[in-house]
Amino acid sequence: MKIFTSPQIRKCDAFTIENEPVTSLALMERAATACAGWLSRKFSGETVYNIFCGHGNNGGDGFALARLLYHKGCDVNVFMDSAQNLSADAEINFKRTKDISGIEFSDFSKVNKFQFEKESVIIDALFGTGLNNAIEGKSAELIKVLNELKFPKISIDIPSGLFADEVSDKNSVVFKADETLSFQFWKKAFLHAETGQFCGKINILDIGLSSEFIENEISDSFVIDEGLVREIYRPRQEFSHKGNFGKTVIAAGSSGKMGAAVLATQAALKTGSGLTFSLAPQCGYEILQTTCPEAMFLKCGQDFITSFEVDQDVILGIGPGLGTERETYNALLAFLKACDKTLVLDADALNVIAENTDHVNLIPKKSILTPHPKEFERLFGTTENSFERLNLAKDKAKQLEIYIVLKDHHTQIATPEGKVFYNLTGNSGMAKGGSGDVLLGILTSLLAQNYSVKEAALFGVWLHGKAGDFAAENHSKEAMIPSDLIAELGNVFKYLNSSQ
Ligand SMILES: NC(=O)C1=CN([C@@H]2O[C@H](COP(=O)(O)OP(=O)(O)OC[C@H]3O[C@@H](n4cnc5c(N)ncnc54)[C@H](OP(=O)(O)O)[C@@H]3O)[C@@H](O)[C@H]2O)[C@H](O)CC1
Ligand SMILES: [K+]
Repeated sequence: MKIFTSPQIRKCDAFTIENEPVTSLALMERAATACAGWLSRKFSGETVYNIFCGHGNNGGDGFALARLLYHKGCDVNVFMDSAQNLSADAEINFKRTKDISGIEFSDFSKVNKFQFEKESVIIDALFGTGLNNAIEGKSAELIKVLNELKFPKISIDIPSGLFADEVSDKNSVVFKADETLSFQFWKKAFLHAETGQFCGKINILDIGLSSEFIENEISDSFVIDEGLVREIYRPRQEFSHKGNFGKTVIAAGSSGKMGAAVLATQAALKTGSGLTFSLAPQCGYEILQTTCPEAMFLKCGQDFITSFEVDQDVILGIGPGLGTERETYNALLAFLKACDKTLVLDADALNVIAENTDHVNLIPKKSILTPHPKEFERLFGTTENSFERLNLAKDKAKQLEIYIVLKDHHTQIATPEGKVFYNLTGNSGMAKGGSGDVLLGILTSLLAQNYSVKEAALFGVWLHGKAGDFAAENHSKEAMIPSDLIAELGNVFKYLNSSQ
C-alpha cells in the first residue's frame, strides 16, 4: 500500500471530489461514519464520548462524529474553542450538531476542571493533517491536561501535534492516543519511533477515496501489507525435488558464539531451503551437527572462521557470531574483494565493513544488509533522528545498489531504486539477541529458493515479524525467545496456504 504525504492526501481529496461525484462534506460524513462504526464496535453502549473539536476539518469530523454517535444512542459531550472561526465544512457540521438538545457543548478554555463520567472516552479531533506549526496556547494547555487523564484516548486521523510526514520538535505538545483512527492511508508519522509513540494502535479506515488517483499517484514509500506478501509468496510445487529449492550457506559462529550459527541455520531450514550448509569453525561441529542434523557442515577454521570460500551455486548469508578475530576479518575482506554475487550481510560482517569507509564499496551489488540502528551508524554515519536515518539509508541503497534492511519497530527496507517499504508485522518481544540471526537465515533461504532480492527482502522481513507475532500470542512478548520465531515459521506458511 502506498504512503502519501499530507499534500498528496489533499490532492487525493480534491481529485475524488472532482471526479467521483462526491462533495467534501460527503467525504467528511464518510470519515465520521467510519469512526462512529469503529467506536461503537469497540466500546460498550454505556460509554460517554467526550469529543474535542478544533476549527479545521479535523474538528469538522469531530462535530459530525458527535451527531452520528448521538443518533446511535450514545452519550456525547463536545468541547471546542468558540473564539475560533470554523472551516466551511466544520461550520456546517457544527450547525447540524449544535441544536441537538441531548449533546452538551462547552468551551474548553472555560472549563476549570474536567469532570468526566466513569465510562468516558476522550476523542481528539483538534488538529489533523492541516497542522503547520507546533501547537501553542489554549490548545496546548488542553492537550497537556487530557494526556494526564486515565480514560481511553482516541485520535481522529492523527494525534494532534504530529505532522504526517516529519518528526516533531522534541518539546512540542502532542496528544497521546491509545488508538488512532486514520483515513485510507498509513502516514510516515505512524511508523517512526519518535512520532509513532504518540499514536497507539493504528486503524486505517477506508473512506472510498479515488482508486484512480491512488493507482496513478507516484510515491516512493509503501507499507508491506498482506496483499503484497501474497503476491510474492510462491507455494511449493508438488512435482519438485530438493534441487529446486536452492543451496543456502550460513557462514556464522566462533568459539562461544555458536548459538548464532544454530539460530540462522535452523531458520534457513524452516524457511524451505533445499540444501542447507553451516560454514563454521571446527569448534561448532558437534553443536551444529546435533542441533541442525538436516544441515551439512563446512569446516573453515578451528575456533573462528578463516575462509569464506564456497561453490558458485550457493547463496551465502554471513555474519552472526563471527567474532572479532583479525584473521576472520581479513578472510572476509579478501572474500568480498573477489565476490560479485548477492550476499546477505549482518552483525560482525557489517562491523568488518564499518572499519573503513572504503569497505562499503566492496559490498557486491544487490546484496542485502540488515543493520540495527547502531550498526547502521557505524557503517554510514550518525543522524539526528529516524526520519533522517532513513533518508541516509535511501541515499546509500541507491548509491551502492544494495538493499538496506533497517531493523526497527517497523523495519524499513531501502531499495536501489530509491523506494522504502515499511514492515507492519513484529513486536517488542523480538527485541532480543538472536532475532537478527533468525532474519539472516530466513533471507538467505528465500534467495536460495530463487525469490528476487527485492521479493526476498520484503517477504523475509514480513515472515520474521509474523512469526514473532505468533510467538507473542503463544508465549507472551516477555517470554518468547528467537527460537520460538523459528518454531512459528511453519504456522506462518500454513497461514499463507490456508487463507489463499
Ligand atoms: N481524505 C481525508 O483524509 C479526509 C480528511 N478529513 C479531515 O480533514 C483533516 C484536515 O483538515 P484541515 O482543515 O486541512 O486541517 P486541520 O483540521 O488539521 O486544521 C488545521 C487548522 O488549524 C490551523 N492551524 C494549523 N496549524 C496550527 C497551529 N499550530 N496552531 C493553530 N492553528 C493551526 C490551520 O489554519 P491555517 O490558516 O493556519 O492553515 C487549519 O485551519 C484531516 O486530518 C481529516 O481529519 C476530511 O474530513 C475527510 C477527508
Ligand atoms: K486529531
